[in-house]
Amino acid sequence: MNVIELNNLTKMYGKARGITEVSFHVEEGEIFGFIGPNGAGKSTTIRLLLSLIYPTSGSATIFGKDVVKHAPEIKKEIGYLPSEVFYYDNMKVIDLLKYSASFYKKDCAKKIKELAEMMELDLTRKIDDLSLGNKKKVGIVQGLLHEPKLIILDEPTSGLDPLMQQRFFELLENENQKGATILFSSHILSEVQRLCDRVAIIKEGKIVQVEKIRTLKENNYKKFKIETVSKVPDELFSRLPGVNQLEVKGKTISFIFRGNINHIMQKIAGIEIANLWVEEPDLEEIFMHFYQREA
Ligand SMILES: Nc1ncnc2c1ncn2[C@@H]1O[C@H](COP(=O)(O)OP(=O)(O)OP(=O)(O)O)[C@@H](O)[C@H]1O
Repeated sequence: MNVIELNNLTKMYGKARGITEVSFHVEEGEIFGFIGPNGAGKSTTIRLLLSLIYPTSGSATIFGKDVVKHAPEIKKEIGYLPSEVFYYDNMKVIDLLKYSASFYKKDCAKKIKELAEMMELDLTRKIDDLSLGNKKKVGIVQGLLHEPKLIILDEPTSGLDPLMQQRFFELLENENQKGATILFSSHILSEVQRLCDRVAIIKEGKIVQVEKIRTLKENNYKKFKIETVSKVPDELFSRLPGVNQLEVKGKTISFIFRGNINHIMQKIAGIEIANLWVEEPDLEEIFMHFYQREA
């Protein structure tokens, strides 16, 4: 079953582009990454899904229900962590969380305690006295305390130190194993790579690609670094189809390749090499390829 489905979802802010004809789906039990640079349209897409803003055209469903028509009932099953959190600073953390929990028809006390312990959040402190990272933790507990079936995270790790990021990912993996579906928006590729099953790449309001992380990483691309004994002409590899991000520095040639690897090997066989590395590129390098190709 698809937990989220977007069909040609478009949002214009007056004449300015928000997102254009965005379509993708998220299956039940997936951790789905949503990546793109600042201004690409991630927050706009998420706000549309939560019915905080309304589409100009197109539609979206969550749990098979139209997000505009059924917003109140859908929202009960969603945990949302916005990119920036704002609070009434005078409250104690526990009071804010109890207040948040009061919107749901279940006892969330045990879950609040469990999440706070995992994230090392002191529930007795005043929000006013918390660091940015600790305020973020409050947002995390607030978003997850009702054990939602769908968790939507908009750039969730900003402000968390690396140890807490790690803890947070473990927490998300836990919730995912218990059955929660997760939509994770980020511009940090390494975290998407670490956590997600599939990813949609958005650029200037349009989806560039939807792909399995594994496919992106392993199947299609190879990263070559070749050290030659004597300098070879720059054109040797630049004319080969599938060669991207070619860099020639003296006798060192590096590039990302997509295609039949034998074509590269035949070229290499014709020159004298001192050393050769063939590696899996990381997502950042693959991502660069998409952006350059589409530019
Ligand atoms: N309220 C608004 N009024 C006008 N334009 C807006 C508004 N909100 C967003 N936009 C524009 O819509 C586009 C998409 O922005 P959006 O915030 O969705 O991107 P994003 O990928 O979430 O980036 P960021 O990480 O910077 O928030 C941008 O060009 C942005 O300037």
